[in-house]
Amino acid sequence: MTTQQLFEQIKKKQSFLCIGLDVDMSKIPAHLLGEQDPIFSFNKAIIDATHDLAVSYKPNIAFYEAYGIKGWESLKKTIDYINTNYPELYTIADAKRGDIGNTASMYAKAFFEDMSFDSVTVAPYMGKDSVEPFLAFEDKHTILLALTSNQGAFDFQTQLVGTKPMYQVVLEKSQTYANAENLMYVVGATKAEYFKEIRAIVPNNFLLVPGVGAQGGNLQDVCKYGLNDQVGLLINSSRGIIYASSGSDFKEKAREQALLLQREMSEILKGRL
Ligand SMILES: O=C(O)c1cc(=O)[nH]c(=O)n1[C@@H]1O[C@H](COP(=O)(O)O)[C@@H](O)[C@H]1O
Repeated sequence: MTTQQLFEQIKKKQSFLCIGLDVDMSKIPAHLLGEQDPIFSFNKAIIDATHDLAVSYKPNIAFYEAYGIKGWESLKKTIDYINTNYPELYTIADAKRGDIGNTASMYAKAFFEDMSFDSVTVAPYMGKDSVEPFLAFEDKHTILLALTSNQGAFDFQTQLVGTKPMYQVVLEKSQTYANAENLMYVVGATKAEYFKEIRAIVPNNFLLVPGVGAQGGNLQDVCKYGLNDQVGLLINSSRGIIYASSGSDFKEKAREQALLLQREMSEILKGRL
């Protein structure tokens, strides 16, 4: 999917919500456990209940890998379900990959070709030749970790490299990579005070912003400096939406939580688009 197509969907739905499909078998409603593929059944129910409120879905690959081959099958069924039934939705493989060039090419092939995701999250630590194989794919995005939502972000990402913090070096340097227009960046909602300087470095790229809801980040604070002409933000919430209830009303409660965020987003977008 192109950035323009994503923007069109955001305008249409008045939403820049990304729902994280981080499926933990110990948290899904008990009545689903008897199904042949509980993870897929859960995802299908959540997607059907929320697809008009969200523009994007982000399965975190760890939650599927943890269940071995069955987990990968559930993931493939989920992405195929979205692509077949809701092709306008933007999909993110949250895999946080990163390796030498020939290996990176294989990761890119796995998520872009075999799995048909629109984008994949990538760690920048190994540099240019570990990122460019992902960027080579047309109409696909590479979402580079810049300033993450967790406490450990302060271990390396905010440390000075020369005169600048490492996350700024990541933003600046990656803009020189081939096909840099295919880049998005992860910036945690818990780091709202950094958005102004980040937007000054990358005014045009989309930012994937996890950390609202369960991690305590705030939508209004992120939007103050995070928005750009194309909105430029995908705000992710996983646990806050998908585990709103563990009862038989789980999809209705997930929709309620998604609706709260979508309404807040539509208010924020008023007069901007
Ligand atoms: O790349 C990510 O999506 C990510 C980056 C980051 O800095 N922080 C972060 O929480 N995430 C992911 O975003 C999701 C957040 O989930 P909740 O805290 O449940 O909303 C998880 O899948 C995390 O792995």
